[in-house]
Amino acid sequence: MISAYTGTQVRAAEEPLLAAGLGDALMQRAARGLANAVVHELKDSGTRLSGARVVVLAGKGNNGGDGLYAAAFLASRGMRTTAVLTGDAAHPAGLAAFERAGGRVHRLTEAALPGLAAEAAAADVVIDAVLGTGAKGGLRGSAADLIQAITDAHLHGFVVACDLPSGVDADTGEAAAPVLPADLTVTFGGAKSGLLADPGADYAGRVLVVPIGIEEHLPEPALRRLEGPDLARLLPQPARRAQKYSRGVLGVVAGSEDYPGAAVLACRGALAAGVGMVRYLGPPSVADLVRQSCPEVVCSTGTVAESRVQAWLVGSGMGPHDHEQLTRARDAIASDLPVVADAGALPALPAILAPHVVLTPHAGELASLFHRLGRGENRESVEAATLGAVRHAADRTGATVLLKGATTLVAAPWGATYSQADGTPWLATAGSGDVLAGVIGALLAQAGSDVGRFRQLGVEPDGRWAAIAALGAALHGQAGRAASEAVSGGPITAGRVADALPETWGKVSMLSNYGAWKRNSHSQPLR
Ligand SMILES: NC(=O)C1=CN([C@@H]2O[C@H](COP(=O)(O)OP(=O)(O)OC[C@H]3O[C@@H](n4cnc5c(N)ncnc54)[C@H](O)[C@@H]3O)[C@@H](O)[C@H]2O)[C@@H](O)CC1
Ligand SMILES: Nc1ncnc2c1ncn2[C@@H]1O[C@H](COP(=O)(O)OP(=O)(O)O)[C@@H](O)[C@H]1O
Ligand SMILES: [K+]
Repeated sequence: MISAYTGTQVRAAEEPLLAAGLGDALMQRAARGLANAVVHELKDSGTRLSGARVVVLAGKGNNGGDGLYAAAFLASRGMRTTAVLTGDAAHPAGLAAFERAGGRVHRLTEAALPGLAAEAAAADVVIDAVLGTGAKGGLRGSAADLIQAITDAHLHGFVVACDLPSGVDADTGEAAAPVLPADLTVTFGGAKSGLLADPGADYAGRVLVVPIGIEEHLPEPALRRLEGPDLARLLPQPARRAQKYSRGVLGVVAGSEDYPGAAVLACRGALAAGVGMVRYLGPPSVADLVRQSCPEVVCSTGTVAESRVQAWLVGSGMGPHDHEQLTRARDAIASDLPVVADAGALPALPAILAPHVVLTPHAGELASLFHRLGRGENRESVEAATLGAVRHAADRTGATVLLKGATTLVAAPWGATYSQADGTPWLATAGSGDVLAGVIGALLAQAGSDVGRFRQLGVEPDGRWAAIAALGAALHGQAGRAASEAVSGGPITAGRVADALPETWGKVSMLSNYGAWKRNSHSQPLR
């Protein structure tokens, strides 16, 4: 598992070491890790180290200090290094080390700005060390102008962000323009939660965690990401004497005359995600289509109360006028069984929900949900602050909330938050969300009652719904990637994602013997 922390948590973990006079040692470790990462990137890109052009943009705080020390290491290895000091001061010891190593220093002025931006654009590496965890708001003044000019330019080399891209909020991932998009972010002591939530994740590029010796002082993470071995341990496996009912039955209330395909795709997602049986409830015409596409599904036009299942999936492909289906959806949500509530069910939710109800909105649907709760939001405002939005939605409704996107976030009410980024942009295709709902429904039906398995992994009973939803997002994302790889990275349809699920499941479950459940992982690229 990858654990991520707020800037405040990391700074608190640094405190005991700073108090012991180890501040400079921490900075040296951070800077060394940053310099090593730059060297690796240069080697990977086939650039000769000697004479490589490095421009470090250094702010006046410790983030700038890290950048200057790192640039000093690089200068001592024969690289041509330039520091652009963006503030009215610079970290004194870092600047002195940089100058001793032979680096050139420029102070940022209005007059020098175009020339310095051009020099950065022509460099082999630009290190963004303007702002780190001590930032208050975004870049301002000439530093903002410089970053904007570099962002607008055609860059010759690559960008490495020091700790986090300047202008990205370390805690939330919110970004105050301008932000220079990084190819790699080298972050110190622990991943910052803002690097694992969009839009911050988008600006961060790949993320590398460099341990600096504060790790034992870190608290419970603010954000978690399940990795291969974690997924393998969470995947339900059928017992030797399992029968279809003990494996879990999922009831599906989805599809409508207008969107019958959603019912099919949800059923296909569920069937491919290991459920014992799927019972479909819906209009006869949709049931006919489901039967034809998935003969394994047991279809009926009955009620929720008449159906014996272990979990429900409600809402995919349902509109506001599908009264019979909406009644079923409401009954399922009131049933005390685990439920995944998607799309058309989201406007029909009761005011108070429980953690075993998993909502799966995309940003637009979450904005509409906020509207109904009296909070003015739109798709753009949710997309600009995904972590805050998903946390607020879970705490306010009492449900587990999964916010779909390039990075999918899952929040347990008043509990853990997960960030999964396993997919491919090709997953942004019609019906992909219906398959995801099917996968999560299938996992709820199979794993919902397995409290012990989750406890073993340190997940409390009420938090297991979020872990299941994160597992579903990861499987769905990886299946999407596998489906695209099967066509040499080409486009996929939602049906292909469902088809890729069983093999993805098999490959993931093979990882269960690999490695131990790790509370923290360090020095590890996050993607
Ligand atoms: N505390 C430590 O010992 C360590 C800190 N480290 C580095 O230190 C960073 C945090 O350093 P700081 O606390 O000095 O903070 P930063 O370097 O992030 O920035 C603080 C400085 O920038 C100014 N500032 C804040 N917001 C601004 C804005 N919007 N526009 C312009 N200027 C702004 C502040 O007045 C202050 O001078 C981390 O991100 C990390 O890179 C690492 O070296 C590891 C050890
Ligand atoms: N850019 C992206 N990169 C990776 N995954 C994405 C991206 N955009 C969307 N997805 C994923 O694709 C799915 C789309 O679901 P949704 O928006 O409900 O589509 P639909 O309503 O058409 O089924 C979600 O799982 C989402 O996380
Ligand atoms: K930075």
